[in-house]
Formats: sequence, C-alpha cells, structure tokens
Amino acid sequence: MTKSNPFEIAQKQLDDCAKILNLDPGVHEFLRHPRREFHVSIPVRMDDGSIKIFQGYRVQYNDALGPCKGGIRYHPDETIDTVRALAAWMTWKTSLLGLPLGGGKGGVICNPKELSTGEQERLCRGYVDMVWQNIGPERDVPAPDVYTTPQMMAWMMDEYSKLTGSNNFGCITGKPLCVGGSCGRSDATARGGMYALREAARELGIDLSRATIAIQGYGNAGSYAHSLAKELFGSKVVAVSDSKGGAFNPAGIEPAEASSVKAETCTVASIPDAKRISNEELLELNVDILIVAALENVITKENAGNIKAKIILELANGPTTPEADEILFNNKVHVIPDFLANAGGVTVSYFEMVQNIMRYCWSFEEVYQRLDERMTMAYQGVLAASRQYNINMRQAAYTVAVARVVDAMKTRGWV
Ligand SMILES: NC(=O)C1=CN([C@@H]2O[C@H](COP(=O)(O)OP(=O)(O)OC[C@H]3O[C@@H](n4cnc5c(N)ncnc54)[C@H](OP(=O)(O)O)[C@@H]3O)[C@@H](O)[C@H]2O)C=CC1
Ligand SMILES: O=C(O)CCC(=O)C(=O)O
Repeated sequence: MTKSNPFEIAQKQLDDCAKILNLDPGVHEFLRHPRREFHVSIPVRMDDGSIKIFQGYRVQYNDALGPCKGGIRYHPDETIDTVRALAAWMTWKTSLLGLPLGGGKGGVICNPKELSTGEQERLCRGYVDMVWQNIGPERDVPAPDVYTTPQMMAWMMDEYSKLTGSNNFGCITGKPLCVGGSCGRSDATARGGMYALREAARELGIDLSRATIAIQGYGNAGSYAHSLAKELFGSKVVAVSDSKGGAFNPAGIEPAEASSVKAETCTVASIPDAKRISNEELLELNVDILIVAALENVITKENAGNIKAKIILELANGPTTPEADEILFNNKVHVIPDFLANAGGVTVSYFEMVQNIMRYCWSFEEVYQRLDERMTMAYQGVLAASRQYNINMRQAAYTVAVARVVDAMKTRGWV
C-alpha cells in the first residue's frame, strides 16, 4: 500500500471546502499553494569531527491574518510535502481559533534520537543561521512539533537573539519557563483537546467519568492527554502506544506507570500486566474514545470501518484520510478534526508571544481560562457550521477558517 501524500490530502480537503463556500476559482487556486518556502542545507560538525549536511525546510503558507506560526518537526521521514501540508493546516488552525496569525511550518530530515546533545544543539543553531532573516516576531514564529523540545526552542531563540543583537524572546515559542516560556504551554495541546472532548461528550451524552480511552502516540500530546483525561474527567485509559508498539489493559493504565516504563525502557509497549498490541490493533479497540496523537495517515479506508470508538480526538495533524472521513461520517463516529482538536498548542504559543512582547507573566490559571474560552468558542462555532450545512466537523472547520482567511486577503487587496 503506498502512503498517501499529506499535501495532496490537504489540497483535497480545501477543494471540498471551496465547493461548499463557492470560492472564486482564482482565490481557491491561490490557497492551494504556499506563498513562500525555504529549502536549506545545514552543515553540522558531528562529534567524530566529520561534517554532515542536513536538509531543512520552512514553509510560510499564508500570512493574510498575521505573521506565520507553526512548529518545526525533526523526523527521518520528513518531506517537503509533509511540511507544506502541516503549514496549510496551521493556516486554518490559527484562523479557526481567531488568532491574529498566519500559518507556517518547518522540518529537518534527521533522527534526533541518534544525535548527541551537542549535535542537536549545533543542528538547531544551524537551522536558525539559515532562516533567521525570514523569521521573527513580525514574520514567522516557530515552535516545537514532533521530536523537537523546549530545550531546542531555547537554543534557537538564543541563536536568533545573537544574530539580531537583542533578547528576542518572541521569535519562538514553546521555550522553557526560565527563558520566556509560558505557563501551560507544555500540556496545552492535550489540554485544549480535553476542552474540545468535554464539549463533544456533553453534546453526545457521553459520561466521561465512565468512558474508556485508547491513545496512539506517547510524546507531548499523547502522554499529557493520558494524565489530563484522568485528572479532569476521571476517564479510564485502557491502551497506549508509541513507535515501538502498544499496551492494552482493560482494567486501566495509570499515567505514572506508563511514563516511568517509557522512561526506563523507551517504550510504553513493555508496561507489565498489559497485553502487547500493535498500533493498528489499538485503533480498532472497543473503546468510547480514540485519541490519535502520533503521525499522519493512520486512519484510512482500510481500517475506518472497524473503528468502534464513538469519538475520535485528533491531536495529531492529518491522521485521517478523506476516504476514511467519509466512512466515519456514515458510521456516525464523531471526529474532532485535527486543526480544532490540537489547536491548544498554538493558542498557548500565541499567549506566549503576547506575554513576551508585553513583558507579562500570566499564571497557569489565567492561561487555562483563556485557553478554555478559545477552544469552547471554536468548538461551538464548528458544530454550528456542521449543523448549518449538514457537513462533517472537518468540513465545517474548513468553512469557518477558510472564509476568514479569504476575507483578510480581500480586505488587504490581495485578491
Ligand atoms: N507538540 C505540540 O504542541 C503539537 C503537536 N501536534 C501534533 O501532535 C502529534 C504528536 O506530536 P508531539 O506529541 O508533539 O510529538 P512527540 O515527538 O512529543 O511525540 C510523538 C509520539 O508519536 C510516536 N510515534 C512516532 N511514530 C509513530 C508511529 N509510526 N506509530 C505510533 N506512534 C508513533 C512517538 O513514539 P516514540 O516515543 O517511540 O518516538 C512519540 O510517542 C503530531 O502530529 C504533531 O504534529 C499538534 C499540535 C501541537
Ligand atoms: O505552537 C505553535 O506555534 C505550533 C504548534 C504546531 O506546530 C501545531 O499546532 O501543529
């Protein structure tokens, strides 16, 4: 089976939306492509003295609503088309949440698990050396994504600050708290997802305190989703997974146990007293809620019909193909689509930018409250659009987000 191209999927989703909104063909064509992209070669001195060249990208998809915003992914399978898709989804995400920001994304083809700390630092600084003239608080503000960390954001911010000769904390978000990070950014993606899940469960009449959950992916998004589902709702997480496989225990898996096993063995698949399962099996478990928090293209036409969950919370970007979306909609599975479900991360990143620029330091409570307001408003807006047009939640999210970007482009006189 050939893997679907994420950018073709993003374009197909936009094409469907263009029909619903009856978009002008020229405007539609403009939105099908990034406005700008940078391809860079980054030389890094390795610990053995050799020089290795890494290929990196930054895509600035659309900045009609404000400076571009979006993470940087480090992954061995990174491609320019994945970065383009992620940048397009960032554009719809910031718009949907009502943030005064556009959409961008970056990526470097590498496996950070195979790099020493020193090599990681030199790669982060090298990436910024290549793109610094094209990023910054007024242009494009990167953040963490898959396999990039707050420490990496700190090195990037420091490199940018050195190059610009100023302490430029607002040039990057997702930083550690001691160098201009925001309270609540580390668990923001999962927390925002929990607020959306709460709204969906209320609407469908599902009692989250009695619900069972399976979570694919156990990094930033997935591991915090585990602990927050327990803390906020008392839900029972029965299965978790990462790149090495999964673990299933119908009696429930405790977040502390999963985290400590992962820290010790580098995988949650080895949780004692749990049955080892594959990532594919996890998706089809008989649970109330499925949280996908790893990579793209995991719910496809091959497995969508076997999904038993009533709600799918897409913390990952692009986990569901368009064919699978149709099957899920027909089977009445309620999908909370990626650029709504996982928008908590960029929302708190926006709060971080605001705090950096204004020299504010908000408390956890202030951040949580503002995040809850934005997520609830966005969720209810998407739900209303899905009812108005009788379309699925992803199509509804597209109509709201794209209409705002088009409005800004027209008002600015671009189209
Ligand atoms: N971090 C953020 O703020 C945001 C993240 N997202 C999206 O959430 C998703 C996860 O990102 P994040 O948690 O930050 O990334 P992390 O790097 O923290 O974690 C990624 C997780 O996915 C797992 N994984 C990787 N490949 C596979 C695979 N083939 N099958 C199953 N699991 C796999 C990894 O496994 P292992 O631990 O074994 O490496 C890891 O547990 C991505 O789609 C990202 O774009 C969206 C919005 C914001
Ligand atoms: O925090 C951010 O700016 C962006 C996070 C991100 O990359 C995403 O939402 O996919």
